[in-house]
Amino acid sequence: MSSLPRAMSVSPELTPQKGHLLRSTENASPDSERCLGGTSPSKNVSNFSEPCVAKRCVWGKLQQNTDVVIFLAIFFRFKRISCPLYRGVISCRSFYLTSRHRGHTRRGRKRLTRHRRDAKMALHPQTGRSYGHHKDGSEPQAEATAQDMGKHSSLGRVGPDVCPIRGLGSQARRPRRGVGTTSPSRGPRPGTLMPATRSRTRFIHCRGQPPRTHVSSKRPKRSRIHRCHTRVPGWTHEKQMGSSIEEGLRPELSRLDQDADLLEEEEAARLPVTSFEGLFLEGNKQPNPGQGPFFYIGGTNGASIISSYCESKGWQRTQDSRCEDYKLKWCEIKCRDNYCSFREGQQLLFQLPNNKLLTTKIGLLSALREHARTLSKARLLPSTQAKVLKMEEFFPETYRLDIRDERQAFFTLFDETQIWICKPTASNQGKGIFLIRSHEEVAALQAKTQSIEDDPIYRKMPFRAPQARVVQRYVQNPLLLDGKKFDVRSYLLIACAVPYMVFFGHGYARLTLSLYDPHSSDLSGHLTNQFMQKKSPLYMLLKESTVWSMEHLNRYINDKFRKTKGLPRDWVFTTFTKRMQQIMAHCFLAVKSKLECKLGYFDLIGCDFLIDENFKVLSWEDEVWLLEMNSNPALHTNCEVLKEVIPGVVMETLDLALETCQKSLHSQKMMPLLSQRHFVLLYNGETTDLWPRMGGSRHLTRLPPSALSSVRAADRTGARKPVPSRDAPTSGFRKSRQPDSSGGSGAESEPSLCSGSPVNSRDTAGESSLGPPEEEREEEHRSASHRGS
Ligand SMILES: Nc1ncnc2c1ncn2[C@@H]1O[C@H](COP(=O)(O)OP(=O)(O)OP(=O)(O)O)[C@@H](O)[C@H]1O
Ligand SMILES: [Mg+2]
Ligand SMILES: [Mg+2]
Repeated sequence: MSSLPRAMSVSPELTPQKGHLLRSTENASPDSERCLGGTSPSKNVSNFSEPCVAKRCVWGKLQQNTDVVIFLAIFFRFKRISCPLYRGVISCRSFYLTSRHRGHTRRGRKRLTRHRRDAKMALHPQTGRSYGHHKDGSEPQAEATAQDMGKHSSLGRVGPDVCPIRGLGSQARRPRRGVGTTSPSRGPRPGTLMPATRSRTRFIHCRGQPPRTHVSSKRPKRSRIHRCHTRVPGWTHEKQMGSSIEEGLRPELSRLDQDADLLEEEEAARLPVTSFEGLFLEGNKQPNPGQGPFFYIGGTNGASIISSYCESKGWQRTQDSRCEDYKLKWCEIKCRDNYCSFREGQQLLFQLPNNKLLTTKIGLLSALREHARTLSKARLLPSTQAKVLKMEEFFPETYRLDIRDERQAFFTLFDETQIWICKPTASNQGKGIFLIRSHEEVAALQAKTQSIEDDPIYRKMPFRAPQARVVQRYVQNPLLLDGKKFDVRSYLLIACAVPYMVFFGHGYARLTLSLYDPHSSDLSGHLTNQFMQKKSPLYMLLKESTVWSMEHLNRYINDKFRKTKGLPRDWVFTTFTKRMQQIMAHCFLAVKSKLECKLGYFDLIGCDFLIDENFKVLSWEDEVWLLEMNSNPALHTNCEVLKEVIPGVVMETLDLALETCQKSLHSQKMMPLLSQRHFVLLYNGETTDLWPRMGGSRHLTRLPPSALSSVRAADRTGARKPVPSRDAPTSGFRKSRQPDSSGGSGAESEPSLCSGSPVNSRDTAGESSLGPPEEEREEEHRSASHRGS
């Protein structure tokens, strides 16, 4: 009680307008009268409520009845302002001032909320309770009667007025931009439960508008579920899909898939529960039915595995594709709304928004070409000695058909001793693919492309153009397994985008059903996709033979080729694996600075490799070809091997995404990763990059200078220090981490370009180096139904 008069002293900064609510509350008690310098209640009240007739009535009554005044005084003195009469006065006053001084009063209300919090802390310094919580049930107005208004910090808006991060409950707060510390007068008291990482400058990754879920003074209470009503034309909008559909309303789901789903659920149940998972829930709160945390799955690809995983964490599936209050969203099809409403650091969202830089044929080709040019420039520098992969060593010669010069170059160089494969840029499952072996076929292709280009409709509608294509040199002599062609599906996992944490994961080998004959016109012997094989009537009978595990492949190559080709033992898990890792790391570096990154984005990319029959052991060249990279890789489990492989891949993906996100959020060291089991770390941006990346994210370029300067403010005890800027490419090469006990990379040296500004250059063909053209983007949405069969 003794603290009350002090707590009720009035901030000299508060103008009558700004502080009207506080004053009106306080003026109702004798204590507040003293605090206001002996001004009589009637005078005070009449001063600010003259226009209010209701007020005059009230005070007229009060002055006539001293007992009532005394009663009210006692009543308010004990901070339970529930008198409707009194509230009526407050409302009149608020209404008047709000309508008259709208702009000022908003700020006043904000400030009021700050003061309320301060006052609460002043009254309960030991509690360490989170700001804004009213666990004792006291009403905000009651708190307002006991404020230490003299503690109005000169830092103005800095301090605990920032809102709790929803995903972490009230324990995590975001500091205001440009300020790395909180005001001592406003900061957490000693002994409070606020985590040390709360005000790290890491949150400057949050760009643009603050998340709508911030608990602000304007909206102290909000519904937990928000709907985004923004519908952006040109982008896919998620349809509601969910477990109910999947479990009962999708007759097209094969029986095999349903069986597989059962197994996936068993797998999910076996998942070890890691210690960091709770961090992603709101404090220690147990999930309540209907109250989340929520997850949303768009589409059916891997849905049962993802669903089981999330449910094992106590999360609840929502069928509302527009639900913004989710912890995890895993959608097959990218939708702009998802990225607009994404809350960085609070949510996990599957797929980087512009992963097409890697996962379309033209995107990958363009990225690799540009990277090759950058590397060749860097190679001219005397300081750069390390061996770097060359694009032509692992990527078959490829030409774009949508660019006249390239197309012409291909038509000119073609001769009938070669086979070429023509593929649409953004399609999958072998759709639209054909082989080119003769001059007639080339002439037909030439005529077709020419007619399209001459078509006036095509000219007028650039975004409706037929999908762009590439022609690629066909690997005519692939390594065969029992006479059948195969390719290897591996995974590139971008578990965390801020900082980058990139992993390699083994997948499986995909074989054709029929024997390989390079001269056959039957595409099913040339294309190893499961989708192609499923077309065969023999598939149901022989499907198990179309998918091999990597162990199976390794055993086979050990048995059949080790002696004849002089291969090292376990070539698959040594030389071949290392090569795949190198190639993936190279591709990732090619687009690293252009990927749109936010904390919480993660991606799993399927990478297809083909092994040349003439593989040489001592040389890297011409052994392993990267055919393509796929977004939203197939996660079906319709074969025994896939049942073994896929659930593990998905769950470790989610585990790593969760753990890395949490560690980034709390500025903890990434390594060791508790959830790392089979994935191998390829790239650790925590140790390699200057991050928050200055040149990488387009969002970051919009940050105000104050926010960027606050990066440097992170240099304090316990904070992870950004690596000093290296002005690549002149800074030379960075050795990638070698495989080590901590899961280091097997990637060879690559120049470190991470701190260099992204160059919006155009390649020799004249296309934008930042990705596929507009028509391709359009096409991507049309063909996105299912990826990487
Ligand atoms: N350059 C090539 N040489 C030999 N075979 C190739 C080549 N490119 C593709 N193939 C074969 O064609 C198949 C399909 O090619 P690709 O993966 O590029 O197309 P896709 O439609 O994206 O297929 P998916 O995404 O389903 O894997 C490959 O799995 C491979 O068997
Ligand atoms: Mg593909
Ligand atoms: Mg493929």
